[in-house]
Parts: sequence; C-alpha cells; structure tokens
Amino acid sequence: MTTKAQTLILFGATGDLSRRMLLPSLCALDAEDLLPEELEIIGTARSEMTDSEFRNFAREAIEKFLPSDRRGGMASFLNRLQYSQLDVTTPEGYAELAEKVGEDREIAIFLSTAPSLFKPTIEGLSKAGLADERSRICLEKPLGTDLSSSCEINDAVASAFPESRIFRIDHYLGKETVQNLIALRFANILFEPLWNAQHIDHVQITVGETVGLESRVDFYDGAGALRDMVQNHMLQLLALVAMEPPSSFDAGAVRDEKVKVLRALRHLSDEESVTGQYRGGASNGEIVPGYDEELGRDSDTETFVALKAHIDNWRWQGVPFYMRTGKRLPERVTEIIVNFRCVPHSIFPDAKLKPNRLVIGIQPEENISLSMMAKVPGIEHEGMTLREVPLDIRMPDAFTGKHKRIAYERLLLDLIGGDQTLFVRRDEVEAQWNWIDAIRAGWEAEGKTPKTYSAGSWGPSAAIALAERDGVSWHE
Ligand SMILES: NC(=O)C1=CN([C@@H]2O[C@H](COP(=O)(O)OP(=O)(O)OC[C@H]3O[C@@H](n4cnc5c(N)ncnc54)[C@H](OP(=O)(O)O)[C@@H]3O)[C@@H](O)[C@H]2O)C=CC1
Ligand SMILES: O=C1O[C@H](COP(=O)(O)O)[C@@H](O)[C@H](O)[C@H]1O
Repeated sequence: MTTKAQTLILFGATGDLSRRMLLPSLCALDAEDLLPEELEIIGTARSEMTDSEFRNFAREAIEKFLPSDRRGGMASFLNRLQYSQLDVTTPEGYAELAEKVGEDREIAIFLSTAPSLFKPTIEGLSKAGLADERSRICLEKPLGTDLSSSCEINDAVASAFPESRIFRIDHYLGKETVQNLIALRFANILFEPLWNAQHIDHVQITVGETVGLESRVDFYDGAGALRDMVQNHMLQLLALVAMEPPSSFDAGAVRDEKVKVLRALRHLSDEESVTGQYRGGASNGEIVPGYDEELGRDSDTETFVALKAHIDNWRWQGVPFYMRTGKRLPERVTEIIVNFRCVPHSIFPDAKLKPNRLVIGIQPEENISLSMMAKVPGIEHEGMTLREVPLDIRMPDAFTGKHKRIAYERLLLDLIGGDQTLFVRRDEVEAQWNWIDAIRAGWEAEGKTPKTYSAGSWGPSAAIALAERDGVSWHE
C-alpha cells in the first residue's frame, strides 16, 4: 500500500504555473483539510528567497488566483511552506535541500520546470539520496516535442525512478467532467450496449480557446496546436471515450485500456487534417492582432488543427472521430459530442427524426445533455408532431454546494496519496507521440502550411469541409 507523502518538493516554485495553479490548489486543499496534517512543502528555484519571502510570494499568488471563499485561514497553509534556493544544473544546494527534507519521510517531488532541466535535477536528487524508494516524482508537460525527445526524457527519469513512482501530468484528467465521463460510461447500464459502431455514427471533440499567444510565446511557436493540445489533452479525451471497460478503476486497468486505443489509431491520410493560423480582426468584441503580429515575425506554426481520426478495432470500425482545437476561436469551450445513428425505420412519415446526441460539456459549463425526439404536447396537430428536446444534467444543479475546482487540486492530492490512475503512463505518451509524429511527417512530405482564418471564427473553411463532405456538421 502506498503511504501518503509527508514532504512535497516543488521545483520551479517561483514560476508562472506555481503561482497560478499549484500554490492556489494546495491552499484550497489545505482549506478543506484534505492535505495530510504533517505535510511540509518545500519550494525551490534559483531566485534567492527566505522562507518568509516565499510565504509572502505564495500569499500574493493565492490572493490573486484563488477565490477568497476557498482560501480558508491561509495561515495554516503558509506555515507548511519553506524555501530552498537551488540551481538544478549545479551540484550545490541539493545537500541543503536533503537536510531540509530530513530522514524517513515519504517524499513527492513536482518538477514544474522546463523538461531540459529534468535530467540534471534527477541526477542531483539521486546524489543527494532524494530519489530512493521513499520518493515519487511528478512531471509537467511538455514531455518532449516528438517520440524520440520524449523517450530521452522518459529514459532520464527512468534512470532513477521506476514507472510505479512516476506521475506524468495531463491536467485535463484532473477536470471534474473528464472524470465524470468515466462514471457516465461505466457506472450506468444505459450507454454501454449502444457504445459502438453499430449505434454511433461519429464522435466530435472540440477544444476551443479565445485567447491568442499569451505569455508562452517561444514555447507555443515551437509546438503548435497539434503538439500543444492534440498530442496530450485531446488524445486522452479520445482514449476515455473509446476505451473498453476496465476491470477496475485502478491505475493499471484504466491505463491498459487507454493505451490499446491509442495504439489502434490509424495513420491519417493527407485530406484528413486541416491546419490554420489566425489573422487579426474582431474577436469577442475587440480588435486583436494576427498570430504573426503577436509573435513579431512570420511563422508557419499552426494555431488551429482539425482532424478526422479512426480507431482500428472492432468497436469503432467505420466511426470517425472529428477533432478540432485552436486559439482565437469564437468560444472557450471543451466538449465531446457522441452522435448516435438514426432509428432503422421511422413510423412517423411526416416527422424529420434527428439522431440522438450526447453532449458532454467539459468547460466552461460542466454539463451532460442527451437530445431526444419527443412529441410536441397538444391535440391540435393531426397525428404526431415530434421535436428534438434535451435531457440536461447540469453539474452545479445536480451537486449543489460543490464549487469548481482547479484541475491540479485532484492531481496534487493523488500525487500526495500515491494514486497514479489519473496520470499518464509512459506507453500512453509514446503511443500518442507515435501518431502525432506520423501526422507531422505527412505535413512535411506534402509541404502543408496553415490556411489562414479570421480571429473569432471557427478556423479555416477547409475545417468545415472536412466534416461536411461526410454529411456531418460541427456542433455549435
Ligand atoms: N505556465 C503554464 O500555464 C503551464 C506551464 N507548463 C510547463 O510547466 C513548466 C513550468 O512552466 P512555467 O511555470 O510557466 O515556467 P516559468 O518560466 O514561469 O518558471 C520556471 C521556473 O523554473 C525555475 N528555474 C528555471 N531555471 C532553473 C534552474 N536552473 N534551477 C532551478 N530552477 C530554475 C524558475 O525559477 P528561477 O528563475 O527563480 O530560477 C521558475 O520557478 C514548463 O515546462 C511549462 O512548459 C505546462 C502547462 C501550463
Ligand atoms: O496545456 C495547455 O492547455 C491550455 C488550455 O487549458 P485549459 O484547462 O484552459 O483548457 C492551453 O491554453 C495551453 O496552450 C496548453 O499548453
């Protein structure tokens, strides 16, 4: 049985992710008494800081990024914090860190630093005796830029930590509705008999963002939408929709099923992908610059991608999975739409029957809605008049009193508790890269460059055509 961590070491503690997500998440967990009582948190980075300066830094971050009703007293959380200055690329500093941690404590290590720093960090931790069986390690994305660089990172980590003690973050797995997707599929009898090619026509996954480049300019320009969003979050969503029922909700069983789906992804043909890059214009009521202007130079990086994917197994033969994601789209929305087939024979000749559709809204609204055909009430119409109506389950209504959590709250709690179920295993990451690398190789071979789209639109018209030539409309 895994024991709870007693010390959390946070590398990159002064960084953006730590300020916006990690420290606020930990404070929210503390406010709800969800952290182990004895948990100490040691922040580390190159900047010089005393413990008390780090606590002030954390307080400011929490006041900015965590709603006041979720902060609790804050003092008990701030008292857990210490700081250890350390440049991970030099050997000095690790001994002091080890001394701060002390002997005989279970340790969780979170690397919120650039992956290029993982290798020296792991070497330093090993030499200081902080990578032994009492430690587990958590890695932030991006885990590489392709399969080979991902293997290099994974090898470096595996030199000191066995897979059972490696926790790879995909923050989408920490989102409440993503976990609810697992509950919806495997805690209800209703859907499973229909969850296959016989009854499902196609699936759509959309992750729309209204923001542009934001602050991580160089990172984004080196990555693009395919590697930034599809390689990780969207493929994890697809795997959860498409996987076979696991035998239990444990890390091994769930991840075994996801990896089978990822390995069954068929390589795309040329016409099954569309890339785009936004041009300036009116977007959500403001005039925004185009991608090149924001970047300050010309670039061929795609800020939008739409794909038609296929899973080559019995369950999903002939069922396309349409996926699209992009920056500067009209809405911030993440949703999965499962489109069922039409009834085999209509007994209502005058009615235009629409196929049932399950819409799983992940953000901004967490809701699940099933569209059904129903009779329009009344006797004034001759025969039956039918109309499509939604059956809605809005999460805040169904579970009143529950607030929206930061996805990292769940993941940090599971890291501290040693539960890997919502973390990504090495074979999954590598299967994901394998598929993405083949798409990029295809783009390179064809000399494909992104088509332009106006900021505030749903991507280039070719993305609409990708679905429409199959008689499918993107869900709006
Ligand atoms: N920010 C975000 O929203 C997201 C970030 N990520 C990923 O998480 C990681 C961290 O991102 P982010 O916080 O934005 O990055 P930042 O650049 O804001 O922070 C980097 C952190 O690393 C520390 N650092 C840099 N060099 C060293 C070094 N040689 N030794 C010790 N510490 C060092 C910095 O502290 P100091 O300068 O004091 O040394 C700082 O605390 C990146 O890999 C990023 O891609 C992933 C998803 C979202
Ligand atoms: O990993 C990333 O995700 C964010 C979107 O996350 P969300 O939780 O707000 O949907 C994206 O903006 C960023 O480019 C990417 O690196």
